[in-house]
Amino acid sequence: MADQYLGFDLSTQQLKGIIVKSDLKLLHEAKVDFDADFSKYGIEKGVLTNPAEGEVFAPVAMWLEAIDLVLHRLKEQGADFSKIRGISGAGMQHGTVFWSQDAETLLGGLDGGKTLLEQLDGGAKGEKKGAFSHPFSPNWQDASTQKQCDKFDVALKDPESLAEATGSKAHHRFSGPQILRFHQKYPEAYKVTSRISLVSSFLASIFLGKVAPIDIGDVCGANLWDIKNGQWHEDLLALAAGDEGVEDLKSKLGSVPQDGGLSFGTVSPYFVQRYDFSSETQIIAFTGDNPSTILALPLRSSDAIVSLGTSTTFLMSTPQYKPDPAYHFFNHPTTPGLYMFMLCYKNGGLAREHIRDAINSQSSPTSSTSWDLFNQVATSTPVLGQADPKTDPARLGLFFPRPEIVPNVKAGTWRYLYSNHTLAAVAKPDAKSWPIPSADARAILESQFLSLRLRSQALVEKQGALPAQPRRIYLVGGGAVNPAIADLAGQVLGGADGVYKLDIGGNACALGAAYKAAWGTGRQRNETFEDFLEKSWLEEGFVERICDGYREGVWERYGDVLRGFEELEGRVIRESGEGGSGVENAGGKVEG
Ligand SMILES: Nc1ncnc2c1ncn2[C@@H]1O[C@H](COP(=O)(O)OP(=O)(O)O)[C@@H](O)[C@H]1O
Ligand SMILES: O=C(CO)[C@@H](O)[C@H](O)COP(=O)(O)O
Repeated sequence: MADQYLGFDLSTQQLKGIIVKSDLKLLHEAKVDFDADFSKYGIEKGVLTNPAEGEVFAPVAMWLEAIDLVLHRLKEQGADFSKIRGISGAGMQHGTVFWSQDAETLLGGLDGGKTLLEQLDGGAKGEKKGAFSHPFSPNWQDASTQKQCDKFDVALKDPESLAEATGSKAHHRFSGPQILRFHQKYPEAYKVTSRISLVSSFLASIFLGKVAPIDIGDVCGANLWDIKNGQWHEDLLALAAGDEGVEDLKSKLGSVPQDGGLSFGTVSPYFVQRYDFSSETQIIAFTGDNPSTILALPLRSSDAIVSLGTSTTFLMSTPQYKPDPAYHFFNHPTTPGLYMFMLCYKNGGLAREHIRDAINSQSSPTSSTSWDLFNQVATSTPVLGQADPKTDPARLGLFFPRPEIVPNVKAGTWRYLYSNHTLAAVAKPDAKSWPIPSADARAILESQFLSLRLRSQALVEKQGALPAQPRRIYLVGGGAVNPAIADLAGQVLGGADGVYKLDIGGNACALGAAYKAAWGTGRQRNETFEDFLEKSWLEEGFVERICDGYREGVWERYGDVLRGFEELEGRVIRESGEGGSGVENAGGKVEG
């Protein structure tokens, strides 16, 4: 019986595919790890960089190879694709793929006897007809568009007005500023671009066999979509389109269906011939990786997801649209009237890895990627590095090996001591003031979670007798398996009901995509995604409580240093900020 659903996650370092049954239980999962499987592309952590211009980008050809490989791996595990009724997926947000004039013909005529790479890639030197007008997709870590962002931020008056209209102020990685820069840097390639996809709609296009529409949730990561009016914002399109004009850019971007569960049609014959998919398999709108992640769980009011992937993101689902230049609002990927609140940090997993590696190399000359020592050091260091909270100052740091988004500052590391409401830079860290690298392990986790707490406190509510804080914290992404990170998340952020992770295996983002495929394909008339998920959700089997969230006394100590943390960010912005005023960039507000 055909009752299985396939979900993908095309993110920075991997392509993951998972199959669930209609009861939402996991059947198969497989992944392609870009660095391990495709080192021939010269990538590191999934991307190529041009530091002179702050560019970060990924080869589209690598993703084509990854699609064939992940399907091959699923098949090796026993997946029977003829049972798949629906496919959906998620892509890292903001990245754009530029299709050539030949794209539709090539996509529509794929031969199941050959690979996607053989048929769609134009070769390293463009020696044959290919489906792309540019071989690379700008990555969300790209920081090359400050000039373009400055234009976007004033296009509707100021960053507040841009955030009000599109859900976000201008950000380097957002597709609008990226398209404007692409247009300016590669005018010839822009001219011969027939369509522009996001990473999510690129992946959908491959499975559909024609260029697929951009999704209603993911479109909000472009600074081009007028959220309230549900349409492209003409003034912002005009800015990104330049001489070619609004209509030209509109036709490149295509129309955006309002329904996130819409079927775009059936799977491309390529997948029927090559992998035995049924020709009836439906392709349901693919969304961004963060919007897809919030579909992996029935999120309640004051619940928060912390996604610990390459980026760290903090996600909530809310009926309130309260945009602010400090954070992001997106359309909810399935449910009109709901929004996704998001904070996104560039220095997530890789910044933690830097400190892990420094700690490991101090104890042993051979390189190890084990987290054991990092965890041991982080949990054995006292709260805020204060052996005696009455006499010792609190250690507060910022650790940004790459330019950061929140706050918008250049790369750097800052270590400060905070006592009596006063901050002092640690000029010469020593074994007492700040032993490096050991004290950094706890300090980076505290710093990352303090930043989340500072910026999300207006969105959480009182929990019974406890002060306003999240009800539950759900950890997802690669770092969610780490018990020390979970422990620190609870200590700093709270969580009246505890810190949880998914217990279904798989990966939340791909799982959310598979659930969306199941809902979009099989939904009853007017059945909302929330009703659909609730119907099959098994709390016991699907999530696992990792540890307590709120700990009396500890949570309050972190509250006491929030003001100092905010001041530290303000200083760093004044010293190393990128555009905008310091206050706007800092973005959090200490309450009370
Ligand atoms: N045991 C662990 N402890 C902490 N972090 C981990 C652990 N295992 C994996 N990670 C982190 O997970 C990150 C990858 O997460 P993932 O969600 O798969 O990334 P992405 O979706 O961005 O490709 C890595 O950068 C690594 O730092
Ligand atoms: O830029 C953002 C969100 O705005 C990132 O969260 C990307 O969506 C990529 O995430 P991961 O590769 O870390 O999953």
